[in-house]
Amino acid sequence: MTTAIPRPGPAVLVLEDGRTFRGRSYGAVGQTLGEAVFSTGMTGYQETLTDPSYHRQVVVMTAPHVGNTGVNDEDPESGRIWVAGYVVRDPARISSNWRATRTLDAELAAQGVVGISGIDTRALTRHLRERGAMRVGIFSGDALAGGDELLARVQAAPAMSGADLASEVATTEPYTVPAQGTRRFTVAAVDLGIKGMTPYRMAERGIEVHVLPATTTAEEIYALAPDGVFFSNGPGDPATADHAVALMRAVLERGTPLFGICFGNQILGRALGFGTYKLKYGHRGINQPVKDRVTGKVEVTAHNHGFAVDAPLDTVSDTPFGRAEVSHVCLNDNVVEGLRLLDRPAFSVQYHPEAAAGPHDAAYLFDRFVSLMEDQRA
Ligand SMILES: NC(=O)CC[C@H](N)C(=O)O
Repeated sequence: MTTAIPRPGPAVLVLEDGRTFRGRSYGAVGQTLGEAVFSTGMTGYQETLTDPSYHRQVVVMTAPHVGNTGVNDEDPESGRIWVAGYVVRDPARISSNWRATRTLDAELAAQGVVGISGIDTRALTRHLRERGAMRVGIFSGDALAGGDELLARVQAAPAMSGADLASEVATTEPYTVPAQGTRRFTVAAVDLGIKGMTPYRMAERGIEVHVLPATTTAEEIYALAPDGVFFSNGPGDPATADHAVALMRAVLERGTPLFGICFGNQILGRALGFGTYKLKYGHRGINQPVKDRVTGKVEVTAHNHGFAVDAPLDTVSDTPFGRAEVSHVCLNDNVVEGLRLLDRPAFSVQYHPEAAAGPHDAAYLFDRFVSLMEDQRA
């Protein structure tokens, strides 16, 4: 597919500390506000854009050239784009891929996502790395007329710390993803912003997945007589997720096999009595090295998190649910990337073993979940 993109009008990106970048409009024209974060993924922009965990975040791509393969109907991780805004250095002027049905620019515009291109994304990324993730606004078209008032608009936007967002992105109705082949297990998956690939990774292992709203109760979970319970990824500050923490404690109490991903890992941390904190600029990309301390193996993994669990790295902790330890760490900065209980069948990781977009090094974690359910049955 080849579509020429006409030269777009001016746009400006304003950070909450006053730093400003001038570029061209990309996607929808107008105004957007959010938290500025950067992703180092060289590929997989469709998966990034549609990951519900990016709700309220303006994503800066460090890869300089974005949009080459256009947009297809197979790669989205949910039914819409969730990023609040999109920042690229050099958008592809044509898209070319056998699966593409439209350009990225047109898709952003159709979904009302305001973006900016043609700015120095290296300078912006270094600024965020040095000063930390912060609020940002992108303005184009009529919104540019705001002049000096634009900075005040950015500074008045809600911060990510203290944001309770899971219920804004999660399903409101339960739905089922059938097992592929023979059904071996039933899992209740609490949707805090689940990515589409996650139930699929379970379904291909013979699991029937019942995806439940974030507001679900323990009674609703156990009405399904599940072999395991899963807690998904999701947007916002884990310190606000009190309902999910209470729900997870009910599951731990009963000793049902439990697996959590990303937000789910932070919920497990809190359920065990650990704190969570905001990282300076977070981990986002598909090239983060993580060590599995159980096997000693290093895996290259997909990340998207701005918060982390505060748990001791080198001691086994006594928790209300028995002994717990940090099972995975990020080799870039020693951030906690996984937790496991030693006396109950429960574990979680801070990163994305469903690997959309790639790499697939961490797929073994879904097999670990299956093993826990097998052991429980034996
Ligand atoms: N992908 C996720 O689940 C992100 C979890 C949480 N919102 C964070 O930013 O750390």
